[in-house]
Amino acid sequence: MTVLLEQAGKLIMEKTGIMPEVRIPLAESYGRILARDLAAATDFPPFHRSPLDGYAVKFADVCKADSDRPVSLRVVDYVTAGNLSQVAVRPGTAVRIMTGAKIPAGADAVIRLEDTLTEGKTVKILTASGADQNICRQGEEFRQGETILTKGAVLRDGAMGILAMFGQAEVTVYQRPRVAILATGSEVIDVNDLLETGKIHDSNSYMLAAKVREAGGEPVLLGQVPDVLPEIVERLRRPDGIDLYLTTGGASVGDLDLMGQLFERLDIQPLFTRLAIKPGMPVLAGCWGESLLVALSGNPAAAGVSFEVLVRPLLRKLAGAACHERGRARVVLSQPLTKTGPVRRFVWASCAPGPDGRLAARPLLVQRNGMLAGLILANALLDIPAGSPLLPAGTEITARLF
Ligand SMILES: Nc1nc2c(c(=O)[nH]1)N[C@H]1C(S)=C(S)[C@@H](COP(=O)(O)OP(=O)(O)OC[C@H]3O[C@@H](n4cnc5c(N)ncnc54)[C@H](O)[C@@H]3O)O[C@H]1N2
Ligand code: MOO
Repeated sequence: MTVLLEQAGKLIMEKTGIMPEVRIPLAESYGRILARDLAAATDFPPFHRSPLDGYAVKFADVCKADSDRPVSLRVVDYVTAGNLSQVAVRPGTAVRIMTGAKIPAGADAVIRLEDTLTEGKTVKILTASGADQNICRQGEEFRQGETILTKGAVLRDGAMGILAMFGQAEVTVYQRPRVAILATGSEVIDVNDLLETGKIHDSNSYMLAAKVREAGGEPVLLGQVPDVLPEIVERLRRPDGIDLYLTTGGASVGDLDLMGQLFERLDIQPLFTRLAIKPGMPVLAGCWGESLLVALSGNPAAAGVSFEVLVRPLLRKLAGAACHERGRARVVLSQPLTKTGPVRRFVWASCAPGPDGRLAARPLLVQRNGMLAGLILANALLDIPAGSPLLPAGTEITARLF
């Protein structure tokens, strides 16, 4: 049965759970998905500290200083970052301080070095303007107990830095879903095998493995099998611990398009058998035990599009990500688009800021459905609504950006 993309998404999302948690070293957590909220264990900064190299002073002592009438203070200590001043700042005194050091007791302002003249044990303050602002207050960035990261966040530079800031040497993330990828088709051979006439190398497995990795999964390549049902079944049954099965090929109406029979043989009730999109129309999906099995088209570009719009959101959910979808933006066609029609269509495109500052999309129309070439330059997927007429340059449309 043919379903709209939204219906298909809903049907498979309903069948998708979230992976169990695992604790891993922070250093290995790039790209992983946080499984627990993180609350600040302490204030940050954990103490009042100096943002400048200069002198810690009492503001009342120096507030009237200017270069004609500098204020002289006795320098009573010297404090570097990581060390503490042994002496409190009292009226008439100053402590020389370096960036990052704790503000000494008694001080409520820092004069930057450029606004001072040091003469032995005395410092002359030439101006105090803004000096009371020259303190990074304890807790000004984060308050103890405040929620800083929420589960489902993807760990990248900022989040990893913040986890380290709070001393989290290990982090609780979701296990990566293991995604089996099987290429079916008697014409497809492994990348290591020598090409013979009539055969092609399996590109789908590698393209999909890259997409799985990008989406937060761990690809498990099951290789290639000919269009022979028992061989397909045997290969799919080989690995343990698979959270999602993907196949390519044999999903259409040809004599050797075996995916319908595969579903029957494995006793899988299909949730749907075709999507109302182009390319990427042939897609069967159903539950195989605890996991989902999604049979994608053999056409590389069709498999790529179905993955992007259907499988990727489900994989993001399975992986525990809070956000399942790509970012979307309205973009302007920089060339006319003739590939329109009664069915919703997705077109790879290259987007860059145009002369008017808006994002201009250049459709990569080298593609027939089987062609991967468009993917090389693509950084967006244009979403052309069903029933669109020919779209002239300048038309605004929605794009998924990546
Ligand atoms: N009579 C009809 N024929 C076709 C229809 C149709 O509606 N009626 N739909 C066409 C469309 S659209 C598509 S898309 C394809 C889908 O067919 P399958 O999903 O069954 O895929 P295959 O036939 O197995 O392969 C299609 C194409 O892709 C090549 N291929 C397959 N696997 C790989 C791989 N791992 N790496 C690289 N290339 C691969 C394969 O050799 C074929 O050329 O059906 C149309 N036909
Ligand atoms: O349905 Mo095919 O997937 O248009 O390319």
